[in-house]
Amino acid sequence: MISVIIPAYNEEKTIGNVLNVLTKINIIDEIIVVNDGSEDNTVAEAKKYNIILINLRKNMGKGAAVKAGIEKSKGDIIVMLDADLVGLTETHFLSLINPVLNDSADMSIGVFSSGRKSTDLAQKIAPFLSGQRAMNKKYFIDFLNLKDLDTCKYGLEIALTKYAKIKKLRLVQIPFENMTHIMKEEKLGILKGFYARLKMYLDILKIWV
Ligand SMILES: O=c1ccn([C@@H]2O[C@H](COP(=O)(O)OP(=O)(O)O)[C@@H](O)[C@H]2O)c(=O)[nH]1
Ligand SMILES: O=C(O)[C@@H](COP(=O)(O)O)O[C@H]1O[C@H](CO)[C@@H](O)[C@H](O)[C@H]1O
Repeated sequence: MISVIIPAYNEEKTIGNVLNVLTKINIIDEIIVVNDGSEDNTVAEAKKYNIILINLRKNMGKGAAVKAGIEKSKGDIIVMLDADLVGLTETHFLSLINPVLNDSADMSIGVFSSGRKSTDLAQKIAPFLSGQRAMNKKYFIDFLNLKDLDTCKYGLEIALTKYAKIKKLRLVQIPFENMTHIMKEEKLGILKGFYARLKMYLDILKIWV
C-alpha cells in the first residue's frame, strides 16, 4: 500500500496542480495533505480533491508536518512530495517509487533536471536536500524513533540522508526532468524570501554538524 504525504504551508497557488496529478495515479492508496498552519487558501484548494487532510493549528515546520503525516499513514511505502512542485507527472511519480517497489533501493530521491537553471543547479549541488522521496515505512518509523522531527523543520531531509548513510540504506537518485518548484524569493519576494532561505540553511546546518 502506498501513502503519499504532502506537507503544505501557504501553497494555494500550486497544491491544486500537484493533487490533480496525484489523484489520477491508480497505484496510490492514500494522499495525506498536512496543512501546516497555512494563512492562505491551501486548505480550500486541497479539499477540492479526494485526500486525507490533517490540519495543524499553527505553523510547526516541515519536519513536524511530515511526522504528523507519517503517523496517520497506513501504507507500507511512504512517498514525500512538496506542494509547490511545478511540472509533476505520473511518470515522475512512478520513476520515484519503482526502485522501492521492486526492492532495488531502500530510499529513492527525486532530483530536478532540465527544469529551470536555478532550481536544477541547487539540486545538482545538493541533491541530498531534495524533499521528493520514497521509502519503506519501516525505515521511516525507525527514523522517527531516533530523530525528533518536531523541531528540525527544514533539517528533515538532511536528517533523513544522514539516517540512510548510518543505516547503510541503498540510495538511488532519480532525475526529475522538466520539473521545478517555486523558489522562496518568488513566493515571498526578494528580501523575505532570502531571509527564509537563510533560516532554512540554519535548520539544515543544525542537523548537519
Ligand atoms: O513551515 C513549513 C515550511 C514548508 N512546508 C512545506 O514543505 C515543502 C517544502 O517547503 P518549501 O517549498 O518552502 O521548500 P523549498 O522547496 O522552497 O526549499 C512545501 O510543500 C512547503 O509547503 C511546511 O509544510 N511547513
Ligand atoms: O533546492 C533547494 O536548495 C532548497 C531550497 O529551495 P528554494 O529554491 O529556496 O525554494 O529546497 C530543497 O531543500 C529543502 C531542505 O532540505 C527541502 O525541504 C525542499 O523540499 C527542497 O526542495
